[in-house]
Amino acid sequence: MRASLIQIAVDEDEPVEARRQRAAALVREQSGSDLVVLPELWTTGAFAFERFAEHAEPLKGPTYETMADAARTAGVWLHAGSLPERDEQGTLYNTSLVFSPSGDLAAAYRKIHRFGFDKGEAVLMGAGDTPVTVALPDTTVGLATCYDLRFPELFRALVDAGAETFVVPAGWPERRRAHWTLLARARAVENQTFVLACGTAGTHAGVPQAGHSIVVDPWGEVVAEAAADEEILTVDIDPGRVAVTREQFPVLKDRVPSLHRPA
Ligand SMILES: O=C(O)CCC(=O)C(=O)O
Repeated sequence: MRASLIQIAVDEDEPVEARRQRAAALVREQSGSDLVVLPELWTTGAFAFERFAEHAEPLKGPTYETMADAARTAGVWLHAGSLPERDEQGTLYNTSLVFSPSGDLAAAYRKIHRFGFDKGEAVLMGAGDTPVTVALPDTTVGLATCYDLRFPELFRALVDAGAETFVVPAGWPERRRAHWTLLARARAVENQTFVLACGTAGTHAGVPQAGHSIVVDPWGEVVAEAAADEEILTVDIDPGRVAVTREQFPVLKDRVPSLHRPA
């Protein structure tokens, strides 16, 4: 399975619509890939909080339409990263979209763990409440977004729902890059899954982005890692490695779920 992670630069001097069209062109160029991934909140920038409301869209807004068309044209599964979604009640969500190669929506996931503590996304957006998996032809993908990476219980829930590969779009800041790499590897090794984590490049709202998109295998080894600038990271992975790893080193069978519930 060939996957391409589009580590697009998100800078404020590029208008949102220009970046939307540029992202679509980059997706169309990946027609030889099976799965293409964009990062978190790449239309606005994950730290450009004041832009969320201005550029929020209904689920089936301009980003949805543009990305559905790009997936269809390229003939790829497309995790189109996330966008600021506004629902019919006016609540904003950090929502990821996954399209099939025919351009149909295969899954939507509203980020569960909002970042910012008492400001930013944590106060401006609503929280999702549903872990989401989506079955691709070669692997079942579990969806998580950026800060979610710090919450292993979400990833266990996704494993229990059948996930063999985690796709994690992010807008991770450079100053915590060491955490990004460590957490991506931890989620892979503890769950014996692939992790495809796609960050952004550039600087927005004064926050330099880490880039360093990363692909980790079920043994926790780094298959490929991008540098800091805009880059497309393309890897060939064998999803069959998940079953083999779980068979040969069956730690997931030794879980004691009864101890994980409150007494
Ligand atoms: O957890 C972190 O250090 C970064 C999280 C983040 O930037 C986000 O979720 O948008």
